[in-house]
Amino acid sequence: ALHLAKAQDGKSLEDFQKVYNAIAEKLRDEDEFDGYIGYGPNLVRLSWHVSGTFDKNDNSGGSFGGTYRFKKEADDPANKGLQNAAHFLEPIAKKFPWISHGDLYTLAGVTALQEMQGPKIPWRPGRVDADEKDTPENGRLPDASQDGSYVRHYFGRFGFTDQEIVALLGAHCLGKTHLENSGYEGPWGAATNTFTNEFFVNLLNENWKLEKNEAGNKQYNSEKGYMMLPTDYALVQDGKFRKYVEKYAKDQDAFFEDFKSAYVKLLENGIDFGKLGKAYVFKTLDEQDS
Ligand code: HEM
Ligand SMILES: Cc1nc2ccccn2c1N
Repeated sequence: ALHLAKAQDGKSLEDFQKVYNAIAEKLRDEDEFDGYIGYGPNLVRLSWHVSGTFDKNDNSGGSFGGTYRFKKEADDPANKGLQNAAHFLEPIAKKFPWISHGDLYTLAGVTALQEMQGPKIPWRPGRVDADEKDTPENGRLPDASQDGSYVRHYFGRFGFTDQEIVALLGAHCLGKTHLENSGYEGPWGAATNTFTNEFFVNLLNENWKLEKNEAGNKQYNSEKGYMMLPTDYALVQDGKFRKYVEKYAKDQDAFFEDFKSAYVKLLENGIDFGKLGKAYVFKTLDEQDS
């Protein structure tokens, strides 16, 4: 059965907004990380990796149990580089010991997206820490060297449509790839810590050349020094994906709306929130008189 969300005794919107604010203020303070990209993109990637282990066939993995805190999952080669996000969140977990790891990892991604001027992401608490024995095995995260049919099949495990897959991958407007983490290297473009539809604009407008990088892996590079993974480029090679790339390149509002829905589905996959009430929508720091 699905994991049943459990309300934290007496915690309300105000309590979770305090956690949001602590993460958002730390993001502002520690802006020099990764060549002044900051921790935002790394936190978004962590929120996806802790959710992307979900398998709808046996309801294992996913964000509910917060099992990233255990060595086996943290040491998954696919999670290399996320130690930065985990280290960033340690003092937040200490300051708010009542929040579950699953709620903290997903809330951190929501906070980072909103603070990078992304869409408002409705978020529900209630994930409950699972035991180490429930940690999913390594190997559930995707391989960047593959093509469109691989991407479609991979996300089929979460029950995602072509439109949801393309919208979700729009998060690759953030941050960059790091040779020492994944064997790929390079930034997407200039705006690596602002959430925009530029991933789609660049996919269609840049002159991409497939080249071998210093790690011997093939990636697409553009004259402006941007890069795309083979799985990114697959979105313009595959006709069914391409039509959504064109839609989002033209219409950032449509991208924001569809990304929000797909990202919530990713973070909540496999969890039954029952009658735990509606989702919280947090204010950004700029929206508060702080
Ligand atoms: C086909 C699926 C995907 C593949 C193969 C993939 C692969 C990768 C790779 C290889 C990196 C570089 C890691 C590094 O070298 O530091 C990366 C970074 C990133 N990914 Fe993905 N990814 C996928 C889907 C997603 C999704 C669904 C999201 C979020 C909704 C996401 C968000 C990010 C972000 C924000 C970064 C930048 C991290 C940083 O700058 O530290 N990715 N991805
Ligand atoms: C800017 C940027 N960020 C990413 C993350 C993963 C894959 C490709 N990316 C690009 N081009």
